[in-house]
Amino acid sequence: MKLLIIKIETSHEVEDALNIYSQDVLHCLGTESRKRSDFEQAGWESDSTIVNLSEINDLPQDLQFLAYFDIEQDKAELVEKYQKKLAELKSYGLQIGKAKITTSYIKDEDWNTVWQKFYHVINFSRHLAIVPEWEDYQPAFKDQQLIKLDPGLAFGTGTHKTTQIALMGLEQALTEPKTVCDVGTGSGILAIASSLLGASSVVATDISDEAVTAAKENIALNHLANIKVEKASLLNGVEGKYDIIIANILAEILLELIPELNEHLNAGGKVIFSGIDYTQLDKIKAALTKHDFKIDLTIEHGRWVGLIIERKDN
Ligand SMILES: C[S@@+](CC[C@H](N)C(=O)[O-])C[C@H]1O[C@@H](n2cnc3c(N)ncnc32)[C@H](O)[C@@H]1O
Repeated sequence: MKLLIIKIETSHEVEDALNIYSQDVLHCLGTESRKRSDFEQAGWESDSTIVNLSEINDLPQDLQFLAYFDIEQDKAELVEKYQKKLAELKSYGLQIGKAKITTSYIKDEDWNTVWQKFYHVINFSRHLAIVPEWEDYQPAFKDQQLIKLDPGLAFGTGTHKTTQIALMGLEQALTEPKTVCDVGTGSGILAIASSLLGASSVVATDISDEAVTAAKENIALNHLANIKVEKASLLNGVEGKYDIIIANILAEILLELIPELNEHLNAGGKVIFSGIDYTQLDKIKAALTKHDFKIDLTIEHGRWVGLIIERKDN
């Protein structure tokens, strides 16, 4: 099988926005960013490496953003959607560089190889490391927990800032063995982290079949028996109440989730949000206030914001 590649010559300022747009809205199979700064910095990170930029094939001017799609997708329509998205990002005052879009094809076996070359261990925190299935890793601390992952086609490798914000929120909120509901689980990374950090039980939901499959496979890879995966849109049809509800999804979707929270949150419970672009924060704050929630803690990472939330009367 072949994959369609959309390649955009653009600016690093729009990298996160294009990533989320490609994954969450266009449901691409994967993304890749080639940044000029990464090639330039490779020489500084290790003194024995001399990087001759003139020898690098197809060196990006700033950012080359690549999104991979099923070959069946309408190429012209996708290009048009990206053109519109870039125009929208420009209207927010972001640099979009040349904004040149080209398309090509690649065999998906090649994609797997490329993916495995670039995805490595993330020594995330005192308590957590994210380890690709094909890599070996010796924990930095004896009790550091390892999240083994083959994210496949689902979002949630641990490399994205929004996932990292969510993990930070989880480490902060999971102070005793609590029940957790992970909404929009993707690869299952937050559900797995919850279980490894000591959650008593976890329910993970996602609207996408690929994510449900990937999450189940990753849970099995980590030999965790206390996580249940359900296909659901947000909390629709999900039974029970939870001590922690965590969701790393775009702000527009979090706005739909806020009215559903109260019914599924135990007394004294906490909600962790990530995936909020800072330009959307005011809308989220207003919706939380309207539904009698307050913000306990705000975590910022680049343009992304995460929140730990509780009921006003906690
Ligand atoms: C940004 S990814 C987050 C994945 C993972 N939880 C993480 O933190 O890396 C968002 C996930 O939410 C899922 N999603 C989007 N809309 C949804 C909805 N209405 N209900 C449930 N899941 C949804 C997507 O399929 C995707 O897997």
